[in-house]
Amino acid sequence: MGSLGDCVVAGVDMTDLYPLPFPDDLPTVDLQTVSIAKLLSKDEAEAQRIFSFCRDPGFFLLDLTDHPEGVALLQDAAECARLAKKLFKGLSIDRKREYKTRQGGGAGIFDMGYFTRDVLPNGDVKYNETMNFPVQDMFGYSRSADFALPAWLEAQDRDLVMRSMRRANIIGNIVLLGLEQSLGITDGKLRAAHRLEDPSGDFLRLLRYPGYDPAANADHLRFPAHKDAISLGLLFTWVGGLQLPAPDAERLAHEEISERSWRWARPVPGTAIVNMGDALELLTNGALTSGLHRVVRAPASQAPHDRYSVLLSLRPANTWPMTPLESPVIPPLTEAQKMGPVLTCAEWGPAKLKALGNRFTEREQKNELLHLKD
Ligand SMILES: O=C(O)CCC(=O)C(=O)O
Ligand SMILES: [Fe+2]
Repeated sequence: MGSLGDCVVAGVDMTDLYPLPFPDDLPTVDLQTVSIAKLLSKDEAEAQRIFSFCRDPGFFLLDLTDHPEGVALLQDAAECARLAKKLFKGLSIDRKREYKTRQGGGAGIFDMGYFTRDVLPNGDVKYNETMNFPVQDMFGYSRSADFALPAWLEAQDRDLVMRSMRRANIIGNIVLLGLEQSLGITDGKLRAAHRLEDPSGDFLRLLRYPGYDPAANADHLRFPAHKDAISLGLLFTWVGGLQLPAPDAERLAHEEISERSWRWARPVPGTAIVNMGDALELLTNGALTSGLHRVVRAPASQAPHDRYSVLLSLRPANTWPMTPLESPVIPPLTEAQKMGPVLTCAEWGPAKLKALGNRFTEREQKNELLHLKD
């Protein structure tokens, strides 16, 4: 995308989702691209590549254009971004808040409802707004009493969300197949932990980051550095803002790197950004690494534009024991590790999320501000 123009990839028109090209002169991470078709054909070299990217940096680009299911997901993800725009921009905050969040229900994590932290006096949100849809309740695999979709979600939009979830699970399982191959997992356990129909905390998340108005808000950080409490995420995004650590990033502390170590992730049409989450790091006892990331305001000329993203997650089933799988590549538990109790995924998730919530609060209390120069 050197210049503004039509963006049609594998027959999917995404021209409306790219308001301006990503600037050419910014330091970016060089994410590698993996082919779905090669993973499906059990190409050994591709399985080894994905293994190495999931070890370090815990991110890669998945080319969705070389398989019909991939193209279909690309199309649906673009439609989800348009749905996000319709809902976030078309409804008042009060109406959006009718779609209630929950923590206790379902998988005990933030998987349902509309959420924003701060609303500006002009009625727009300060940093970002999110909307989550839970897989298990929408498909009826496990429906808790607190599940309710908002009245404003039209039937065709609910169908789009469910179709996208089903497709993301298919594509995610192709990634897991490649990981099983490279990890030497021969009993299919990694995929068995991520069946669509087993109740889990899987969700589809829509996000909006309002265009940046320097006069209204001097803090450029939109979503602080974190790792996701999921197995893997398929992230779709069309405008810059996502940042990942440089390969030689200076590590300061747990989930903290120096400011100069952050690099932009350039949106690449036709791909999903795949990120490893904490669950796969745990199930592989560190053989795979959860990817650190954050979101800042869109760069330079893109800054005034709203940024949308669509995140589809795979998580282990609620009852899955969160202990390493059998594999010649996965290190056995140390004696110290064996001391702790083995939690099910539904028990493990809330603790992870609480830690992230504390980090947000801590930042607010310290009144930390991030100001980026272009
Ligand atoms: O919007 C993005 O690009 C990333 C969002 C994210 O990291 C998350 O929802 O966990
Ligand atoms: Fe994230």
